[in-house]
Amino acid sequence: MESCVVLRLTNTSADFEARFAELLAGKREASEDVDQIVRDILEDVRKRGDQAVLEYTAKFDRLNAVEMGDLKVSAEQIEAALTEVPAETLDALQLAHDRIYSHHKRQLPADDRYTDPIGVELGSRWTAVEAVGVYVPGGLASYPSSVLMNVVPAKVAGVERIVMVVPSPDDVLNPLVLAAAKIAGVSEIYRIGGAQAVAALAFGTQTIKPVAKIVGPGNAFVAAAKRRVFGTVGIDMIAGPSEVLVIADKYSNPDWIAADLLAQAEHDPVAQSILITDDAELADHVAGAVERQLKTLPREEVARASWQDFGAIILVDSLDNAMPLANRLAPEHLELAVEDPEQLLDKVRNAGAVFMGHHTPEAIGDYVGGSNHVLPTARSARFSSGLSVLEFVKRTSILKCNAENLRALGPAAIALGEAEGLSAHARSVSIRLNM
Ligand SMILES: NC(=O)c1ccc[n+]([C@@H]2O[C@H](COP(=O)([O-])OP(=O)(O)OC[C@H]3O[C@@H](n4cnc5c(N)ncnc54)[C@H](O)[C@@H]3O)[C@@H](O)[C@H]2O)c1
Ligand SMILES: N[C@H](CO)Cc1c[nH]c[nH+]1
Ligand SMILES: [Zn+2]
Repeated sequence: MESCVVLRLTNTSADFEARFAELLAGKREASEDVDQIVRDILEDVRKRGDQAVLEYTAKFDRLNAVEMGDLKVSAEQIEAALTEVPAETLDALQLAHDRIYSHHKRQLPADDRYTDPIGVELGSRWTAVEAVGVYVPGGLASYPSSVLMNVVPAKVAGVERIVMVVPSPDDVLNPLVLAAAKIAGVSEIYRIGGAQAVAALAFGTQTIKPVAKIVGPGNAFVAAAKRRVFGTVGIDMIAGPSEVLVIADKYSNPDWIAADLLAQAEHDPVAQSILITDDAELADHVAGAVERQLKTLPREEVARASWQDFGAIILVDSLDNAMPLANRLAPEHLELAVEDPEQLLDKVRNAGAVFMGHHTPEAIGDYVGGSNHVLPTARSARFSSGLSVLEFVKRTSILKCNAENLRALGPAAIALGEAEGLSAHARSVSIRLNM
């Protein structure tokens, strides 16, 4: 067997449940330390505004700006960035944009209005969130694709003001991030990141007007900050450090599976990549392939740390036992690298996104598939979904009664108002019925 540093579990072994439970508990999410740091930053930005943002940006991104205006990206800077991007990369970005746009167009909900059997009119009206803050990560890597994934659905929904924040550590910002912002149609861009950026968007500062909702992925600090500002603003979900779970059968190519596992591992030292297979030989080959491929990656250190600390290979006696484990892990990405993925798909309950068969690597979904790559992590796929147009709209219900309807429904409303001890409620109906 080739060397393997990763955790290996066999679902038939006596200690499996205990070890799987450890895997579920993880330790990748915001620790108390992170949460405490974030709490202090949020409070500081809320009190001191721009000045606090400038100081944290100097501290964490090593970027010394004199004033917030220096961190606001100008139209000239965006135009200049466009000229720096090779034409073929711009074409790829445009292709990604167009595919994301057409897929998300299908998600727009329709207004509804109908008359029920007693003549009462009911309905729903959808309106866009007015101002949205989009967090684009930029600490360890830059994410032009995340600009599109966040902004395109907001545009489709009709959001008027889209404020993008993206850190530019050491004053470096990938021009492709600005090109993507231009293509997608962002209104304002600030080169700030982490909890201080989330705070600026949520509470507002002297320079940045607050938004109503903050969306987008980020590291543990960003995820913790979004959790904490929820209530002051809306948030989409907790889209933290990336995860993939690959379920592979004996027909899988171990080199392909290893590449897929490392595609998540290279995101973050606390990213997580897990393989579940019923084929011991495949498990060994994948472990070996991971070791070989790791050495070829420019981001070897990040990927190795992730694989070593949070990676796992789980050997199951039958693939039938893979899906219950997958549903408990509730991964951000689930690859079904098997001959008949449709048959497994029926059993998927908890997953941010599913990638079907041997020829749908998750990386296609990251960029050009058309579906959204901002997805719930840390088991939150048990109760939330990936980013979509629905995150940028809200539904208002509509009710319309005429006098006749009120006569029909009023007595029951009066009875319930009185039963709750709320006599003003009862009166507001009875007064119209001359009761
Ligand atoms: N789930 C998804 O949909 C999705 C999509 C893309 C990326 N991601 C994830 O986004 C993350 C990006 O992380 P990143 O770090 O590259 O960029 P980031 O922009 O999320 O974080 C960088 C910021 O973190 C803050 N920070 C760093 N160290 C800090 C410290 N010690 N104290 C306080 N603040 C600190 C800084 O303000 C810095 O600007 C990765 O985990 C990646 O896996 C997730
Ligand atoms: N896999 C990430 C979501 O977890 C998204 C991404 C952006 N660029 C590359 N990958
Ligand atoms: Zn990715």
